[in-house]
Amino acid sequence: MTSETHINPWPDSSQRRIPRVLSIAGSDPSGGAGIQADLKSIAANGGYGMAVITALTAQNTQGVRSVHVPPVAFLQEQLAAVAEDIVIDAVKIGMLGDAAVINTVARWVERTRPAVVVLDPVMVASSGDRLLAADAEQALQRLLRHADLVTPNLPELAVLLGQAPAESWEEALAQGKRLAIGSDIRVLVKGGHLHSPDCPDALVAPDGSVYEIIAARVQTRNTHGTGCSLSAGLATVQPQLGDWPAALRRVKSWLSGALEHADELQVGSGHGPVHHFHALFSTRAPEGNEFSSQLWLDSAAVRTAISGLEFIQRLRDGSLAKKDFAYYLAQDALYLNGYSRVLARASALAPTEAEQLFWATASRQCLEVEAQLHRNWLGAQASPAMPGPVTKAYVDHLLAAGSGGSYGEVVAAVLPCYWLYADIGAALHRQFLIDFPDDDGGKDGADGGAGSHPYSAWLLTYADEAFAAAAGEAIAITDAAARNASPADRERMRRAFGESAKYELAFFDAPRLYAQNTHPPRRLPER
Ligand SMILES: Nc1ncnc2c1ncn2[C@@H]1O[C@H](COP(=O)(O)OP(=O)(O)OP(=O)(O)O)[C@@H](O)[C@H]1O
Ligand SMILES: Cc1ncc(COP(=O)(O)O)c(N)n1
Repeated sequence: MTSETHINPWPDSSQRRIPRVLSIAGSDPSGGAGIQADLKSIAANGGYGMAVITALTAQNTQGVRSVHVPPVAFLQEQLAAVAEDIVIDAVKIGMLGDAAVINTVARWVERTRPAVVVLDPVMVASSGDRLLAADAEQALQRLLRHADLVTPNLPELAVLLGQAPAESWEEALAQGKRLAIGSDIRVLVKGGHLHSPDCPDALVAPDGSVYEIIAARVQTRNTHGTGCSLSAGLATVQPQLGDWPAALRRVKSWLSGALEHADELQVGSGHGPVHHFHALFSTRAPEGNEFSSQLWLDSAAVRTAISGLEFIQRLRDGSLAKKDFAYYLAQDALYLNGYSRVLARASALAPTEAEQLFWATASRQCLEVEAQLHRNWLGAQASPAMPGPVTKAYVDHLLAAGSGGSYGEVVAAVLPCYWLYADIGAALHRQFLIDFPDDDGGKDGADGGAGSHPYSAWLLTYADEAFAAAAGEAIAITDAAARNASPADRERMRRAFGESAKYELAFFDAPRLYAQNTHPPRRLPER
């Protein structure tokens, strides 16, 4: 099998969850730059990292003592060994050392044509030591045209253009455009070397268009390997998102965090490394309700989207089609059945008897509400309703959390159904009382008869104080679980909550997409 067989394995539009990323770069034994930084950056950004070593350096945080470039025949062997066995989703190229190495890598890239190539044209270390032979700068031009993205710092940008280094961001952008248009490549202009209060970066496309992003400059001397880490991170995130600006936003925000936590590492007495795994090691557990506050902030966009849904707007003003409401109720009953099982699982995992009882009661109440839905309306259906695609996916997600997840994950996964539902319910109820002050709902609204609002009885159920109290308790339990969870488990809790929140949104929107003409509800159920 040739190496070519393994490259570019999927169409441009598809995205890769765990991209396999190859760094072709030099070794920094102090661990802050080169392949060591690349592997950490790739892992921290969700990829699987591999490394083909172009050169060995003897360096630390104070500077580079010497450089050893192994024979290129051995470089070729490394490249072949990896490519002939492993699908490579993206390549990051860093330190190359000399012209022979550049030409070897260029030939390999020309032959194998990896799907994503990020070239960090490393020439001089931040310590001022040369990492590329002076006579090799010309050879780099050959590699440029094979790169999807080139990430020079300001001195490197100047060398690639044969000009003096830019001294302002405007000059840097002008140089970036010159390189991008002149060489028909995408260039990332980096502002790390500017003497400015912030650190702007800009993606310049081959047509000269610019996408700029600005981050605050972190006050730290520990910036060793930022360029390596940024380029390896971009090579990792681009296959996941398929979009350069989005990849830059994600990686730049991660890098800012890595710089902010760099001083915690206490590595060396010179320019130390950045903290690639700051998110994993941020060990301080939340003390009060910080975790749920964060979840609430995280879900702001979803909550706004729910309030803006046609289903919610029409439920509010009473213009919702009966078939949509009927679909919603039928799916709610099916959902509650699955939800009840997951609540029972939370009860089984609960660390205290009080929490065990809370979830067990909730699980039982779910079945009672489901039975009410059947009694009041679903019994009139000729055939049993099938779960729609959203109901199925949402319940599957909850069951998956219930079967493999920790207690924290389970409670975080079930929380949006309490919290987001109570939130939207309270808002609808408030608005209903303002818009329809005379509607008593229970008597005349249920069958769309005499009342001015056909769903008044349903909207009045949103005032249920017991449900609001249960939501409050579920939030407190989630905070307690987060306090006892590891950082990695907390991250999984956040993800589980976020997924469920998105399903809440999809659930309210599902009637618009999937409701068929079915019998209208016989009378309105209570939740
Ligand atoms: N102190 C800082 N605070 C915030 N961001 C920074 C800081 N220093 C560098 N950066 C960012 O780090 C990335 C690398 O920038 P830089 O221009 O320093 O490249 P580089 O010289 O190739 O990196 P290095 O040689 O340090 O590995 C850019 O996104 C830049 O904006
Ligand atoms: C092996 C290797 N590759 C790249 C760099 C550049 O990183 P920095 O500019 O932060 O020194 C380095 N110092 N060593």
